[in-house]
Amino acid sequence: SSRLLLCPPVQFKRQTAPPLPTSEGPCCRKKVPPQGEVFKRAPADRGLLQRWYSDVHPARLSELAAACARILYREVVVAGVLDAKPSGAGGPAPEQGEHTVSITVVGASGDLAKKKIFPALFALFYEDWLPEHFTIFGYARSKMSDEELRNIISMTLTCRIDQRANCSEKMDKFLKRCFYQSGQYNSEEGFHELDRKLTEKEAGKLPNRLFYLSIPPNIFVDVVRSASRTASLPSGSGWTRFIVEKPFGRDSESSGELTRSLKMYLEEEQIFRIDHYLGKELVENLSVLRFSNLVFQPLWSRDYIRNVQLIFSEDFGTEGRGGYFDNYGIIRDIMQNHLLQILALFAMETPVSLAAEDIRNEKVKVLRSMRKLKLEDVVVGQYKGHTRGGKSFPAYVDDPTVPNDSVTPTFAAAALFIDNARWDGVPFLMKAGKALHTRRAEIRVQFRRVPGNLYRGNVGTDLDMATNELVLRVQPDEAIYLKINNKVPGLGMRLDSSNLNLFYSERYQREIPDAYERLLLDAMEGERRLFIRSDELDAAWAIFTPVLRELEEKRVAPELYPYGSRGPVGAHYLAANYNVRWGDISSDGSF
Ligand SMILES: NC(=O)C1=CN([C@@H]2O[C@H](COP(=O)(O)OP(=O)(O)OC[C@H]3O[C@@H](n4cnc5c(N)ncnc54)[C@H](OP(=O)(O)O)[C@@H]3O)[C@@H](O)[C@H]2O)C=CC1
Ligand SMILES: O=C1O[C@H](COP(=O)(O)O)[C@@H](O)[C@H](O)[C@H]1O
Repeated sequence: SSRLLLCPPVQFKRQTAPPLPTSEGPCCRKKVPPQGEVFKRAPADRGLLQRWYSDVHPARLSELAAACARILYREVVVAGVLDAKPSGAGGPAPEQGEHTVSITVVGASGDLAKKKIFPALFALFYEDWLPEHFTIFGYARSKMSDEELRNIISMTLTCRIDQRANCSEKMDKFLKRCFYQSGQYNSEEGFHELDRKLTEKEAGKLPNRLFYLSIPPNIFVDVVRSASRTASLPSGSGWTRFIVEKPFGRDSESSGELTRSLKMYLEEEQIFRIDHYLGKELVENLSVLRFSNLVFQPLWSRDYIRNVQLIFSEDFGTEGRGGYFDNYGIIRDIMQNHLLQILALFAMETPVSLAAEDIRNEKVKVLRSMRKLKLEDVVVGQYKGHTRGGKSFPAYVDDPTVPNDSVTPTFAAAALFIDNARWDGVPFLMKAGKALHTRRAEIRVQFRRVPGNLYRGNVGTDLDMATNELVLRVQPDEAIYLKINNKVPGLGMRLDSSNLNLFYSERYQREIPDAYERLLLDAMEGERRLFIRSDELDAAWAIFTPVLRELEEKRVAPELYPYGSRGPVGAHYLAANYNVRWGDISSDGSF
């Protein structure tokens, strides 16, 4: 019997891979599905694609899947297939009809929604990544009409490249799909009304629902309770998923409590804990660099790597977010999540495959092998007011929502260690700060010295300066470069340190999508690889909770640093304790 399967998850009986589809849309029609096979792109399909084409990078699979999907959703196909299989993420697949996805941005009046989520959704729409049938709803307490929401959204939408064709036309089409529902977060009334409107828009289609919780963490559970009771799809229908923004708690206990509360209403498979750094291009590329380049594989351990540095800096303060920030501080805001996630990807063992669970299993192992951070391995700082060139920059505590005597760190540096065979004794240094002199995020890998270096007489007295360094610049101006020693051309024998460069803007003539685009698409596809599993979260909090508690109990005074400076000098002493020099500082002390 033939069936058209349109909703995930779908169980496939095929055991062997069909020919690799190409990314040009029409080829999908030719090659996928092969004759007599069932092939329907759906979230589950990507896992299948990954198994079949294990040598193809997931990002490309995603492209292939989406390219095929646009055709397949409408036209596919099938013979002799398969049983739809219920799951926590949605229930059994409906058997016929066109599917639709409804995306509700809860907290639509807020900063993140306006700055990142709506623009990412528009970019996906512009590039034809969204399914043909979709609806976007904003939900918040503020009273607003659909038109008012559209006005707000339209102010932040851009066609990322100025001259892109049909931008305003596309924008109009996109905005027509955006609607607004006002309501409380802890009452079911508003969500009831939302459900009614969603159902109206979904009429005649196979529905799927994605809720993006772009709200302060203290109301996550209220929203999940109300929405899951009144606006979730019934089992047997399509999927209902929730993207949850950070912070996921503020320590091990509160995070555990949050997880338990969410799981009262949702299955783990419905929860997509977002860490947008995992959606950044260079972070995605970290695994490619590691696992598909033989040159790096033998070097990736304590035998050759002297230290690893994970650096985040912003050239602006907590402006406008002081109220939130003061309850969290930079360690929770950046280190425990963004930098630690990068560290886990950097240090994990080779996963069995590129499937989400295989990758997340390896990340958990490495996190669980890490030592709990100690107070003596942490330096904290806070920015103070500063005047430069006649312009005044405020202190952190000048924010009216921050107490005058706040000791919340806006800067921290830390030395972390992984007690396993690969990384024993290698310092992983993290540094994160707000209101510094530059905006930057990078991973720096400093290699050991060349034993018995024949050219030691030519590289100067500072042998550390002569070691190789691999830098992955996550932002801005994405780049990968490797510092090598090179002979300066000429008749003499002078060496200098030069870079082998891969600057993305020079190498690739295409714009890099925003992290939120990739992550929203993945959530719609049911791809969990870039989302945080609850055991990863537990392991991450276990590393930081004791020191966070100690910092707070002792009210450790942060070292003050001027707004726009390079941060506290204490960070250099911390690094020096482990014979490390921060790589973002050149030999003359400047960045
Ligand atoms: N902004 C950013 O750059 C980033 C934010 N995040 C996370 O994303 C989430 C949303 O962030 P952001 O948009 O900045 O948050 P906002 O403070 O802007 O809040 C979003 C919306 O939630 C409602 N809200 C705010 N405070 C309360 C409250 N105390 N009780 C009930 N409702 C409230 C408001 O809508 P209304 O009053 O209309 O109901 C507001 O528009 C947070 O979890 C944040 O930590 C993560 C990374 C970056
Ligand atoms: O999660 C957060 O990230 C932003 C920095 O994100 P980026 O993509 O602009 O680098 C940071 O400003 C914010 O404090 C933090 O909550």
